[in-house]
Amino acid sequence: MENPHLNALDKIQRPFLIGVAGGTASGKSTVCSKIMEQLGQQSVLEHNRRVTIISQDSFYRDLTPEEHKKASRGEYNFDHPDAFDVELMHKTLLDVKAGRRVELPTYDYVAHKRTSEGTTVIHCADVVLFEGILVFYFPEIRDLFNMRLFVDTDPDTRLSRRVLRDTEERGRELDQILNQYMTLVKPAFEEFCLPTKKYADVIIPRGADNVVAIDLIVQHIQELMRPNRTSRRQRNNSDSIVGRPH
Ligand SMILES: Nc1ncnc2c1ncn2[C@@H]1O[C@H](COP(=O)(O)OP(=O)(O)O)[C@@H](O)[C@H]1O
Ligand SMILES: Nc1ccn([C@@H]2O[C@H](COP(=O)(O)O)[C@@H](O)[C@H]2O)c(=O)n1
Repeated sequence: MENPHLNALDKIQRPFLIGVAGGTASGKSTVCSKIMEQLGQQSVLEHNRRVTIISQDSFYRDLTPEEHKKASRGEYNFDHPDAFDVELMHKTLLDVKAGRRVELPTYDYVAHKRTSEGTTVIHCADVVLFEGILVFYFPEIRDLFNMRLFVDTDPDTRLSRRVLRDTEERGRELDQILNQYMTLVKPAFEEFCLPTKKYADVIIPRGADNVVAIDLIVQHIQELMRPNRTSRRQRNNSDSIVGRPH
């Protein structure tokens, strides 16, 4: 007898596009890496990957010389929607959804610009995770996702992680980090990012520490991505993560 749930699942589009939003240093990238790892994809070479991660930070737009001076002083608002090249982001995600290979600019947080050292090629995958502070802000982007996750981590925890990360990895001084956070990052989080939490299908408190939430999401992705030709018994016996040969 036909199983109506299976028929509905069989209609799931590939690639399955997952949006992952949340405040700065909430653990978006870490959550995405854990999802990829649990799907058995972390050690697979990029061109063979069936699960891939794209960062919204790749779509920061080029700055004018004046804006660049402000950025060097920690006074440019990288947390405002206007900081992003929305057109390029939208076109790239449409290409991803159409199963086309895309090239992503590489972003340099120290120089505040896309590097000239080339692009990262993303090949067609079964599951694509798109993470960033404002991935649910733009309606035309938000509407493309098959699943929406919001990583909800305590603001004090986020600030302390950001201080460590920005001093160690992004070449910033403490006073500049704190000034940028208080004057730009925090107000923009409250105005632009936090209100998009309502669009999430799943809210993940404590980010990557929340192993139960991550397990449930992974199980759900695996279930959605099962091939339509196997029986339930075969599916239970299968150890393939995504279950579809390329
Ligand atoms: N659960 C966690 N416990 C400890 N450190 C974490 C945890 N999640 C993330 N971090 C650290 O916090 C920083 C920001 O995490 P990241 O995943 O890059 O956040 P986001 O992508 O939201 O900016 C990184 O240095 C990361 O290693
Ligand atoms: N040149 C830049 C570009 C971005 N930022 C900050 O990065 C944050 C977004 O990245 P997360 O990994 O933290 O989500 C955002 O809050 C920007 O303020 C920057 O400082 N400099």
